Amino acid sequence: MKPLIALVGRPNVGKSTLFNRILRQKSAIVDPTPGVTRDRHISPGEWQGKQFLLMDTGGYAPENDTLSKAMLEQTMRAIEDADAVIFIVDARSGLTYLDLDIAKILQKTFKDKKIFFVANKVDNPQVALEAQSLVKSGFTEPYLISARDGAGVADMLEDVLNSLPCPEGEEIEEDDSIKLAVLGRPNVGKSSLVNALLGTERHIVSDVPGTTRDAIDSVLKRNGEEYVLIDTAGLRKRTKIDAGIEFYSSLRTARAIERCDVALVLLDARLGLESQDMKIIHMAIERKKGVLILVNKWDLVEKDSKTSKAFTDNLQNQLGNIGYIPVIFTSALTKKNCYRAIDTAAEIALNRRQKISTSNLNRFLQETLTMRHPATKSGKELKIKYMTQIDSDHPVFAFFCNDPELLENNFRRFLEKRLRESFDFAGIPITMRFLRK
Ligand SMILES: Nc1nc2c(ncn2[C@@H]2O[C@H](COP(=O)(O)OP(=O)(O)OP(=O)(O)O)[C@@H](O)[C@H]2O)c(=O)[nH]1
Ligand SMILES: Nc1nc2c(ncn2[C@@H]2O[C@H](COP(=O)(O)OP(=O)(O)OP(=O)(O)O)[C@@H](O)[C@H]2O)c(=O)[nH]1
Repeated sequence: MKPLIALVGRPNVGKSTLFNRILRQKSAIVDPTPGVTRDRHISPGEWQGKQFLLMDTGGYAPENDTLSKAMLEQTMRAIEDADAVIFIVDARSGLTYLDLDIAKILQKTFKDKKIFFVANKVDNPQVALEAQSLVKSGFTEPYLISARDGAGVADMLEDVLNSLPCPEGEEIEEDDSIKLAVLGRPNVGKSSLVNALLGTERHIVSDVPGTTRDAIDSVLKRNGEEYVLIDTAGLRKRTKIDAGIEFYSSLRTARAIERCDVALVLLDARLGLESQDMKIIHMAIERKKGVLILVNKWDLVEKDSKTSKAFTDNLQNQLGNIGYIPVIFTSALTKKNCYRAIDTAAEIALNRRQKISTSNLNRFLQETLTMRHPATKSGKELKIKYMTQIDSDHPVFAFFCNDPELLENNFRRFLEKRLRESFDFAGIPITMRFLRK
């Protein structure tokens, strides 16, 4: 389980800049899928082999120089859920009332949290000198960093990570059972689905030891296979929050996605695909997880023989370039298709781990290149010489070519489409790298 580190501080101290600086490490390795919106709040990061989740809490403007309610709520929640907090102030402007408000919360309410006090924008020795006065805030001496230039960030981060139990390298879960995350908005039927599959006797395996209790795992045995259901339902700590709800559940969703092989994203059949659903789906795709859409409460929809086809077509339209996600119509109430959903998810999980031989891939490549030539760019033509699959828990393909700069998006999409036609990657994001050879 990756620990969660929250960046906390008033607006404009440089949280987002630090967020990006820390995660840049990683984005050099993972290539961004074009057209996919990034989830700003929580992202997985890696530093010297240690893995963690980083959360940015920015974006709320203060009212009258005090913390607005929404911001306070969000900051509190972030701190509550985090395993460590990086509390950032701006060394150039000195401490403000807002900083002191946050400091007070940290000292009073979260005495036992690991808190790292950081003065940002220390771009030169002069500011460093001035920053000494920040010690007055009652915290220990601040780490002096420049998020913009990177100075001091590595040392600070190293201390933070050393204080936390971080999984190293590829995250290895204890067992190799298939992990399915049950995701969706409140009330869509997540616990009903898990109950339908497990009966009333839920076998709760773990409470996710160590950190925040944000999901419950249970084991489903089926056809000799063990599935771990990561259930994100019904664990909201408080009922009367509105500003915080989406944020909080998105944190839980992010954590569950991190740990799963396949994300089961439940939609309410009466509502269709809404922006929050789309956000969950994109989070899973960005993390290169398998995705299966379950249109739940299908029993409540008046239908004829054409309804499900029309519904699927419409969904795939909305999904656009991720229209490769399979759709199953379920009712957690009548149990219709619930086991089929598991079987399809299992198939996705297996296909996600499939290894295609280099000879098969190159046969595929030759065939594909005879079907369509890459467009030429300023007189030069992209030449793809060969391809291979890179060892990973999800499909990553490397294409070796004369000049990766010549690759056009159209051709990239064509290659992906052909890969999907030739091999079984339903519900699975494909990563393609184009390397110079
Ligand atoms: N000189 C200097 N400027 C910095 C540094 N880090 C951030 N900034 C600048 O400070 C401003 C605010 O930075 P952000 O990263 O957006 O701050 P934030 O805390 O995320 O702000 P909110 O999103 O409003 O909460 C930007 O103009 C940054 O370029 C730094 O190390 N040195
Ligand atoms: N008709 C019908 N009702 C359903 C179905 N699935 C769930 N429900 C009902 O929808 C309501 C919410 O179901 P839950 O399983 O609690 O939803 P949840 O997603 O776990 O909700 P949270 O705990 O808020 O995240 C309950 O009243 C269920 O009985 C379904 O397939 N058909």
